[in-house]
Amino acid sequence: MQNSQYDYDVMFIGAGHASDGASLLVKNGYKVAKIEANRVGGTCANWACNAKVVLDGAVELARTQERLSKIAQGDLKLSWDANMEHKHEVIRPLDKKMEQRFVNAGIDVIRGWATLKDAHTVDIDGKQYTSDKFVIATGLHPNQLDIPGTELGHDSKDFLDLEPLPSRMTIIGSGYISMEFATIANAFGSNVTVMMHGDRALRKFHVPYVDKVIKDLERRGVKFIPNANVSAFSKDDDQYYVEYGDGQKLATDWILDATGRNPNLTGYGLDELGIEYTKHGVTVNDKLQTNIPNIFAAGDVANTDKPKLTPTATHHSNYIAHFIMGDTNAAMKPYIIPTVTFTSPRIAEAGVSIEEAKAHPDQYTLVENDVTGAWFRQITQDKIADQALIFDKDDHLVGATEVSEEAEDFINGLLPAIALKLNREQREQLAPLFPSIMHEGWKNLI
Ligand SMILES: Cc1cc2nc3c(=O)[nH]c(=O)nc-3n(C[C@H](O)[C@H](O)[C@H](O)COP(=O)(O)OP(=O)(O)OC[C@H]3O[C@@H](n4cnc5c(N)ncnc54)[C@H](O)[C@@H]3O)c2cc1C
Ligand SMILES: NC(=O)c1ccc[n+]([C@@H]2O[C@H](COP(=O)([O-])OP(=O)(O)OC[C@H]3O[C@@H](n4cnc5c(N)ncnc54)[C@H](O)[C@@H]3O)[C@@H](O)[C@H]2O)c1
Repeated sequence: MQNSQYDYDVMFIGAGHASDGASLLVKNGYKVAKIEANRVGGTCANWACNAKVVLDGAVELARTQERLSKIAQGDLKLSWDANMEHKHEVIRPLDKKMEQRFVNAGIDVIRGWATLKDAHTVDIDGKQYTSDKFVIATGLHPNQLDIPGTELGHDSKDFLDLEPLPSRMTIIGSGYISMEFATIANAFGSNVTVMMHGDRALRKFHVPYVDKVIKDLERRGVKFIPNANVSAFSKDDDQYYVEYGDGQKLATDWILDATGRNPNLTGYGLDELGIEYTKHGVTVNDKLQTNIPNIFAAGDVANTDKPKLTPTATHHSNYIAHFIMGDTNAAMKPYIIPTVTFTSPRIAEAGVSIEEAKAHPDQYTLVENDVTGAWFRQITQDKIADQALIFDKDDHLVGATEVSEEAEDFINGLLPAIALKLNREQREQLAPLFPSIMHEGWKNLI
């Protein structure tokens, strides 16, 4: 223990990825605890990323069979109930397994609701602990539309435990959650309608690529209603309705409110301690300190200019650990956060976007490739596979976007080149294993 004045050197409030830095700290002799009111591992492990990709596995299989239907013949029948059971089997043990892993590493896991009492004291369900430093890592909660009947809507957590799959599903919003869950529910046979706020889905991503994903979903029967202006949810016996537009009403069996997520800011002492925040999260400086310097904020709850994603949470947390250990006193260095939407096809990107590259032709060279004809994509018979590579004027790869079934693997493979700004000579030294999508893709960097 570095500072014997307190029970702990560092306590993380929340045991999601924004507490990942605990591992670095404990390895370096710090006394560390993670406080968790719900399941260890937080949202991503239990109710988001992991749970979703388990459900998506069968969708991937169905799509592959569809593309190779001449070879893999016959009807493939997807069972929602069996898939949900599989998801439970994979996800339910995570909480205990992760706790055990942390405890084995020397991290204390304290279950309960944390409330900060002062800059060095936290109350956990009536018991007080002191710590030299705290990291607020409390995450987000789902937005609930402020409309009559809003309580009839469900959130992403409900979807990931949903049994049986309703025959008609209406999803409000057209961001990440909406598009990923529409893909899954449609593949398992639900009749899905997406009510869009405006006329664009997946705003973060390149419009022509998003259009390809939407067109494909429409071909499979998903309906998109742009500028839906949803005004109420209502119920009549077992029948639900979404009221929208100019007095229109859509009958449905289940409503998913996927209109975003808001930071968890109340009920744990921020106001009482005067810790500053806005509706975007806890206010932090470029070292992720709040206005009380020994209290940091990390991950989704921190108000930074990075997307609220798992790689951001891990990055924040590890930086805070290095800062606390004295490895750096400098502000966080610029860092790249890759992102992917688990639709089918996926869209993944990292670094400079296609839009930024097009807006600044003096700074960037944009190389766009339709890779459906590329040798490796012939194996899986990808019908949609476009990629864009963005180079700066010194020939560093600074950004990449791909729409394809393998987009996340391709962008992950390029990440070292982008994040470490490898020059051409360094890129030439790397020959990815063969045959693989990266071996083929890497050729475009040389
Ligand atoms: C449906 C869905 C799918 C997603 N898919 C992806 C994806 O594919 N890829 C990706 O990168 N990101 C994805 N995300 C986002 C990702 O889940 C988050 O960015 C990530 O979980 C943030 O981690 P965090 O530690 O900041 O917060 P969280 O994981 O939310 O952890 C916060 C923890 O704090 C606990 N807590 C809160 N208040 C207290 C308190 N007072 N005392 C004790 N404990 C408390 C909570 O119980 C929670 O466990 C997804 C999100 C959702 C909702
Ligand atoms: N693959 C991934 O990485 C992944 C997947 C799911 C979720 N997430 C994370 O979770 C967060 C939340 O996901 P999300 O899909 O809820 O948020 P989002 O911000 O991606 O999308 C919200 C959607 O709701 C719409 N909307 C907002 N206000 C509305 C209103 N009043 N009426 C109707 N529509 C409205 C928006 O236009 C948008 O289409 C994401 O921002 C992301 O950080 C990431």
